Amino acid sequence: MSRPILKLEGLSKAFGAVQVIDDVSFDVPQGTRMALIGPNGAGKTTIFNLMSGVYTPDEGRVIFDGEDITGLPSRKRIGRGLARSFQNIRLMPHLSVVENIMLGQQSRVSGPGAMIAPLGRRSRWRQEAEALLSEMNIDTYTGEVVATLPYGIRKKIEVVRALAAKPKMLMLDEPAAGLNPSETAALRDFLIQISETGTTILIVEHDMSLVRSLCDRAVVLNFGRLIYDGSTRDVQNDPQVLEAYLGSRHAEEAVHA
Ligand SMILES: Nc1ncnc2c1ncn2[C@@H]1O[C@H](COP(=O)(O)OP(=O)(O)OP(=O)(O)O)[C@@H](O)[C@H]1O
Repeated sequence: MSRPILKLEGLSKAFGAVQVIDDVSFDVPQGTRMALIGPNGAGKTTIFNLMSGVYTPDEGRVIFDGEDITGLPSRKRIGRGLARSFQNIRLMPHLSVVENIMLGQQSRVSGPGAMIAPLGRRSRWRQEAEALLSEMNIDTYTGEVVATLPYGIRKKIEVVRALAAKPKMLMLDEPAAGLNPSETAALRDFLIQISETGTTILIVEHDMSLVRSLCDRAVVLNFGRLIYDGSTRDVQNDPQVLEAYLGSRHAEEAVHA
């Protein structure tokens, strides 16, 4: 197995009296596609927030690409190569597709004028954003205003915007939420295409058939604890995972999908 690009070591986080994450450790090997799953409220988004620097853990460490980034602000983590797309689309709806991609490049710019540098009309940033859209085969939409596009296309653009930061690892929070089956299949193929360029992918996703067709390995959380770390082929037969899902609205999917 390749070396881990990300290591979570004994992460814990409480909100008030509630222990939301409890001593969670796992590795993400470089170049893999891995899933982080679990019932509603298990702590998946909180783990993403700890990884991306939205929250600081009470205990434990986040090691990315050999460096301890536990105390590093979010923006600097993106600069190190750890990028994230969010559960709900956060594109700028009134801007064009290419302008949204250029906003994703900002983490690579520093100094005076950093916020607007990429938005110059003929800048090398624009050329690079256009090239990225072309590489990802969605350049038909380059000049379109985001608000006018179908939901499935906007989800792809959200992923491409995260890629504009040139990440080593991409964290995706429920990228298939709200997509129909053909849009989901297109997104899966798109994510495989991205990972084949060498980008590591960690995905939070409730759609178990997408998880199994995209990822080899899954880690499962329940009540903030890690209860499974292994193959996606065997996950639905694991007794602890079955117990965690029983009674939840995802039990059917987990067992039969
Ligand atoms: N900022 C916060 N303050 C207090 N409680 C929080 C906070 N963020 C999350 N929680 C609680 O932590 C628990 C885990 O939430 P989290 O959103 O990480 O779960 P999840 O696995 O992502 O759930 P879902 O699948 O529903 O998105 C929940 O009980 C939630 O209410």
